[in-house]
Amino acid sequence: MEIDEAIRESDDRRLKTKYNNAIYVIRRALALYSVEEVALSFNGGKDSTVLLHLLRAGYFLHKREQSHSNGVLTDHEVAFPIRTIYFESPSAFPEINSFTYETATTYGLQMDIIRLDFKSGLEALLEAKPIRAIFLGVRIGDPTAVGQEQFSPSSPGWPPFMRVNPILDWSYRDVWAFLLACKIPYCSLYDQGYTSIGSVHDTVPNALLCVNNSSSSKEKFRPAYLLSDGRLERAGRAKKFSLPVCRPAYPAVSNGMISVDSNKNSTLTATVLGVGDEILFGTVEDELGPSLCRKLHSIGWSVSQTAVLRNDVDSVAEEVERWKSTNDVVFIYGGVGPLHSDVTLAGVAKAFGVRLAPDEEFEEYLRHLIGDHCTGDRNEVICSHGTTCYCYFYCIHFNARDTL
Ligand SMILES: Cc1cc2nc3c(=O)[nH]c(=O)nc-3n(C[C@H](O)[C@H](O)[C@H](O)COP(=O)(O)O)c2cc1C
Ligand SMILES: Nc1ncnc2c1ncn2[C@@H]1O[C@H](COP(=O)(O)OP(=O)(O)OP(=O)(O)O)[C@@H](O)[C@H]1O
Repeated sequence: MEIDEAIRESDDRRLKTKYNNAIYVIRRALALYSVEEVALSFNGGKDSTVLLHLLRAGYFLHKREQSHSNGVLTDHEVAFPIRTIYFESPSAFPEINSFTYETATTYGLQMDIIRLDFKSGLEALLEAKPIRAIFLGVRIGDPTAVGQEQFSPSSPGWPPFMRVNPILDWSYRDVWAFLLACKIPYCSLYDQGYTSIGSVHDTVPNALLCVNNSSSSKEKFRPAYLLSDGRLERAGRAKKFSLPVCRPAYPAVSNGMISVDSNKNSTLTATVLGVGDEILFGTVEDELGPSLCRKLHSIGWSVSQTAVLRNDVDSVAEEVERWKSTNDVVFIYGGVGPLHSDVTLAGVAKAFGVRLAPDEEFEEYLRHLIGDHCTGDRNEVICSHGTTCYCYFYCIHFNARDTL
């Protein structure tokens, strides 16, 4: 099986681990459900392309084990029988549609094209077919991944099925490492600078991949796999802001970058929160809060609220919850160290209803940057991908004598 062989031949240890874990999840699902009871949700995007090939490999290994043939099965003997579903939307990119159809032909996929919204389409599908589990290419960091595990029952109000997410813990870089190591064909838009693809109405190439070319009026973009910071993969997707009605028109999104039109009276408002008993009790002077306020005022922002909070998860959660929907940005500082009393991350996570998870890729980058100076505490990231905001927190701990 070409995928399994390519991974075995690769010397990327991280990729091997991610692959093995994903294959384990797939094989568990195939042991729990019959082939008729599972489906692959495929939309021609990079994540579902990874998933398709993992599923092909997982199914091959599952079949080989069942037939006790110890590797003598060939790819041709193992057709891929898993039902594939594609929700085709009128606003999908033509390149996505053609890639999806071509892939179905190449790998002999039995593809059901569904032209309904997700929920109604799944209701109709489950009425007609005995589907009990659906494989998805959802990854931590996707807005829809919040609260999901590798096996997550569908949400209340949705038809009942198990969502199986074998690549939930894969990073952007893992996705590209896999596609490139296994030489897997992918949708051509990714070579034109698109890094995550929604509809034609809300997706543009990622500005971070733009190549400055003064000789041509047409912007050029580097391929998606060259995006160095995978956390910015959705920078080409328009964000859905929900702003209070009295707010001036929000700056337009173009290429994923927000530009504030200085001619419009678009003052941004911020809340500044400090966390720490030591500031509250006056044993440490708070220099950061006042200097941040001065800085914000100097660039035309309005600070609507400042407060110093106790080292208490609920106090932090309550204040963040209170200000996050009425302000453009909530700044929070203090309490991000490794001690039990450092509760800021937990408080923010609670305010957004998400859990903390380590960001392995960023940790690796910091270790590379800092090397021996790093004391070994884990960096943590909060991925809070509601419709209105993203929060990332990192903490690095240095020995007192170290400087950057
Ligand atoms: C097969 C499948 C199953 C889904 N199951 C659920 C679900 O159980 N609960 C839910 O809220 N959304 C579910 N969704 C919807 C997705 O979470 C999400 O809204 C969708 O992928 C659109 O993402 P986008 O806005 O990034 O395009 C499902 C979507 C698909 C394709
Ligand atoms: N229109 C659709 N039809 C079928 N499955 C879909 C559809 N939209 C989303 N999905 C499922 O949800 C998963 C997550 O979607 P998402 O858009 O995050 O990833 P992707 O499209 O594979 O890659 P990208 O982030 O580059 O667009 C997909 O991998 C796929 O399993």
